[in-house]
Amino acid sequence: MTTSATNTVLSVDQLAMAFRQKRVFHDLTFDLKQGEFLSVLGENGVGKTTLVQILLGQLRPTAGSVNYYPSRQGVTVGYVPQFRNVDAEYPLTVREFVGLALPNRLTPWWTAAERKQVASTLAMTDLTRIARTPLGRVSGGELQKAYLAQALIRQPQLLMLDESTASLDNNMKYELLELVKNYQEQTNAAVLFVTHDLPLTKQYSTNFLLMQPGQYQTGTIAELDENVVEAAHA
Ligand SMILES: Nc1ncnc2c1ncn2[C@@H]1O[C@H](COP(=O)(O)OP(=O)(O)OP(=O)(O)O)[C@@H](O)[C@H]1O
Repeated sequence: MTTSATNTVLSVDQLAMAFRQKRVFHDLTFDLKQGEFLSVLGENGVGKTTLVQILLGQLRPTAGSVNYYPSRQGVTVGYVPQFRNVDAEYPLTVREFVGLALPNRLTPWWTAAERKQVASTLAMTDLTRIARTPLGRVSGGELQKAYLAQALIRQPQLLMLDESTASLDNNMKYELLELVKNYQEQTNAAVLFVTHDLPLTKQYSTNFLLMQPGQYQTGTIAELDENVVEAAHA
């Protein structure tokens, strides 16, 4: 596929994936542009995480292509994983954890510019107050904000969140997505959000990709048929 639009960040063309004989999806085609917020919906096991892994280059698709514009190296990608617990004895503070995504990784080697970058990212994600708290001692919502901060510190043009809000309480989900929205408004980044949460999708997305066994639908959020999504998630 040729993509002439200059603001396209990512285009996926006739993508297919199978594990041995098990076909997960096929013929998947969509674009993601700057400033778009794409929610990826679909029932358990339909292939959402597999898609994210392919986009991140962690898995090789069976067929089709993934193109970044202007190039894979030219697009900084931030990734926020599914919620996972961190051991209470985890050795790093919130601030140190967030800085792991910097080129110099560890505190003693941070440059003055990197220190500033850490401070401003902590401020942007509302973590300054607990910057020096060990990561193993923070709440679930704060932990997920720390993962978001780690993804944002390199100022990605594309931010991917894989069910990152799934185990948060309702207030915390909205708080996290408000931070994403603020970042997006400041930078015009593209966002790809894997979720089962229809109210969140409707509030924050511009576009959707609904994956169903053997088929998929895409469109603007106004075109999303809630009944179809609810049936797919039932
Ligand atoms: N490494 C693998 N080897 C074999 N099968 C796999 C592998 N990874 C995923 N699968 C299978 O591929 C299918 C898609 O899995 P995937 O995790 O992408 O679904 P999902 O839509 O993200 O599901 P959920 O909403 O439950 O997270 C599932 O049937 C899964 O068992």
